Amino acid sequence: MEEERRNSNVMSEMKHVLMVPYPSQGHLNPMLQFSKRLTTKGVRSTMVITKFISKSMHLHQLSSLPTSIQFDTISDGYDQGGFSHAESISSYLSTMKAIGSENLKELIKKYNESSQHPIDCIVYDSFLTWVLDVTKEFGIIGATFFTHMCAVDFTFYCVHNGILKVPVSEVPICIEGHPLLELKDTPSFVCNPACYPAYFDLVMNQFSNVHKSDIFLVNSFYKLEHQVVDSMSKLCPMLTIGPTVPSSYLDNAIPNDTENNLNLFRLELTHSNWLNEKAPRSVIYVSFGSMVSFTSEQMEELAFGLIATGFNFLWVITDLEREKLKKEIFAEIHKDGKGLIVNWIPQLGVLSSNAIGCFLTHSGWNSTIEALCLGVPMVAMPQWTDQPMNAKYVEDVWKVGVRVKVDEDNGVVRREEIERCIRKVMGNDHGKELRRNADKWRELAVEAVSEGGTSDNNINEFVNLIKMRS
Ligand SMILES: O=c1ccn([C@@H]2O[C@H](COP(=O)(O)OP(=O)(O)O[C@H]3O[C@H](CO)[C@@H](O)[C@H](O)[C@H]3O)[C@@H](O)[C@H]2O)c(=O)[nH]1
Repeated sequence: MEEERRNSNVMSEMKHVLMVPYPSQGHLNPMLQFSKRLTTKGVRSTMVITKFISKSMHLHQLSSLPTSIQFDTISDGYDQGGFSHAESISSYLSTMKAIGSENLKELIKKYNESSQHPIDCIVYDSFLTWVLDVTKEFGIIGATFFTHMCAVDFTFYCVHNGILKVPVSEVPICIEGHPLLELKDTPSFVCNPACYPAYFDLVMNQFSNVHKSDIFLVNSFYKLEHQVVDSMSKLCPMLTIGPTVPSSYLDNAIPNDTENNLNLFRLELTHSNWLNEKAPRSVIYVSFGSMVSFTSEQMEELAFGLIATGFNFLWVITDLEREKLKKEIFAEIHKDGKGLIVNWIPQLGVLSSNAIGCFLTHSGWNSTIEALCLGVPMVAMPQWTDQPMNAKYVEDVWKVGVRVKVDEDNGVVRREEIERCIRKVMGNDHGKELRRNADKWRELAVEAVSEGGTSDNNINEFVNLIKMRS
């Protein structure tokens, strides 16, 4: 009885942070992982997700989530279909801003009026600038959470502030803290702003009200990109708090924390036996995240490129994308048991298997940092947004992978090129060096989040600020 009372006092004394992620897979995962990290510092978190996300998500290993993490919902105006029911990304974002702001205010009032868990701080995804405006209306501490790596954030920051003019007229591009960049190394919105005007506005808008923010958190770790973190910090002081990867693969600070728990796709767990039977470093893991959509031609080139390597491969193709592969190609993939196609799998578990020798990826930031943390070398096949810059760092800065070359005539990556890059990574010449480097980054990632590491110290600084100012 006495112990129960003490525990409930401790819970009510805990600082309470609302986490407001952008509603997509690649943004939900790191924020939930960051919430888990905060629990180790005695902070309670509520993840504020949209009603549609809440209805459509598939939860995985939810019992492993610390009890001090809760979920609550707000409407984005599209409760039945989310973003896919909106006319355009611009109309989705403006509706979300209008309806989300009102709903968020109600939510804050609900918590503040209950004596138990008033809100001490709001961490919001940098894409959702309206959350910061609401936060400040209530006089609450606001922390901006940058989901991309710092190099990408700084590039957008430079464009937003006129330090880098777009369209870029001169190459190589020279930005403090970065290596020299060709156009193909910049985020797609920088290299071709006219191509995705709504997304260009979204990433530029991130900085429109940052002067109101109390703290800037970035989903990366210091040694991974210290030059660019230092450069950006002269203008906007960044606290690296990553990698936001389940702690079982890093410092084991959170019991049973092995996976990202929220999945927006149907999980398929049929791969375990197949993978367990495979020899060490004999499997290529292939996934292009949650947003990439290829042409049928590109899918076919991928399939035949993978088959030609002769290696085993585990390929994530969501139900929606599957119809792009002809039946005969499916049959060819499964013919000798070397290929397996799945809808969506717990990616961390797969990357940590010693059967995996290489990750063929679109170079989304989460996939990239997860591979770095698990010491898996990559073949980078970037498509858009931050991915080209992530791929540049993978190949030329961290030296943990090889980037495919795109056929100049039609933008397709040919099967021979896919095969060439995979052989390079899986092989013993260049491959050995890539694996050595991958192991080095893995160790540095563990060091960053372990007690006294740069990210651990930065998280302490963040928590101390909440304690002092709330
Ligand atoms: O079968 C799968 C495939 C993926 N994942 C997870 O899904 C996430 C995918 O994230 P990411 O690699 O960043 O790709 P996207 O979902 O495509 O993310 C979008 O959002 C990111 C953050 O803005 C950007 O870096 C990407 O370029 C953009 O495509 C990762 O955590 C993976 O572990 C699974 O759990 N199972």
